Amino acid sequence: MTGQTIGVVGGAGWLGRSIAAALVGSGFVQPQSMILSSRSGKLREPVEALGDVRVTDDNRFLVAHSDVVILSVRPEDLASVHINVQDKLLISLVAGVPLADIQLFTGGTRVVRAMPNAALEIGKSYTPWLANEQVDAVSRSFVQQLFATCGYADEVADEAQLDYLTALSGTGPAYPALLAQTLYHDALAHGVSEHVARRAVNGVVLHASQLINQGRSFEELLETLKNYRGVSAAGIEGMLADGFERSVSGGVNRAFGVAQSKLFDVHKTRQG
Ligand SMILES: NC(=O)C1=CN([C@@H]2O[C@H](COP(=O)(O)OP(=O)(O)OC[C@H]3O[C@@H](n4cnc5c(N)ncnc54)[C@H](OP(=O)(O)O)[C@@H]3O)[C@@H](O)[C@H]2O)C=CC1
Ligand SMILES: O=C(O)[C@@H]1CCC=N1
Repeated sequence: MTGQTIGVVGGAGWLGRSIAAALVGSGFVQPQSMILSSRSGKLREPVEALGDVRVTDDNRFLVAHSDVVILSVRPEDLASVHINVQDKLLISLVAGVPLADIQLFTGGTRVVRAMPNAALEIGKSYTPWLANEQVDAVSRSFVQQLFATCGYADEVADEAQLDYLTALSGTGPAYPALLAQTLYHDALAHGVSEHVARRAVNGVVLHASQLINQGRSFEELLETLKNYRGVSAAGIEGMLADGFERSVSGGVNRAFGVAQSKLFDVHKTRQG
């Protein structure tokens, strides 16, 4: 357990309350050492796992009473966050805002960018993260432990990789949900009932996918299935021939472009 007090600006949101629930629920931090903020000063709905954590509408109060500040508001809401964290450890989850801009905006010296995904809600987020030079080895180890408590995590080499991974893994359920929806529509077009189509798609996307890394990698599974030279092979080869790789890679690269495009202009906003 950490002896640090952790504050989450935007702690009522999807990621903020999920991080808080994972950290409190695992015992990484005591509820009384966790502070969340939202504009209303309330959680939108009660989160049982959070116990009696403090919730405030005052971000400056949160910063004053926290050793570590996690910034978890949408890029377009950053302008409404008025904080000056100075030498406290600041961890930004905000997509599309570089370390240097976060540093300038929050007055922080020790700044980390981390990119979890929505699987945080079930304690299974993959979280790549990156720290600036002022973050020492002890704090880096703390950040790794914090995000390992929310799933699993890796420190990455540079900001370009973090932006790329925002597009690849930060998007979390987006691509599996798209695959599920595409398969569902195809099943409906073949006359399968909605009930059966949904169960069949869930059987593939939620359950069969769990065989990946249960003793076999995705490459091995694909090879094994292709070696039947039957139905699966035809499906896989048909999708590839119709541009599956180009479509997936094109989509991820468009998302990467947005992640790199600076979703918030720090120079238009003054902090104090
Ligand atoms: N969701 C995801 O899968 C991922 C999100 N991210 C990034 O994480 C950040 C948070 O995303 P997410 O949790 O999904 O967004 P949400 O909209 O669910 O949560 C953001 C929260 O910020 C609060 N908020 C807004 N302005 C302020 C303010 N001035 N002070 C205090 N709280 C404020 C809002 O609370 P209220 O309205 O009650 O004030 C809201 O609950 C975003 O920057 C996003 O880019 C990164 C990776 C994955
Ligand atoms: O879509 C978004 O902008 C945020 C960042 C990654 C996931 N959700």
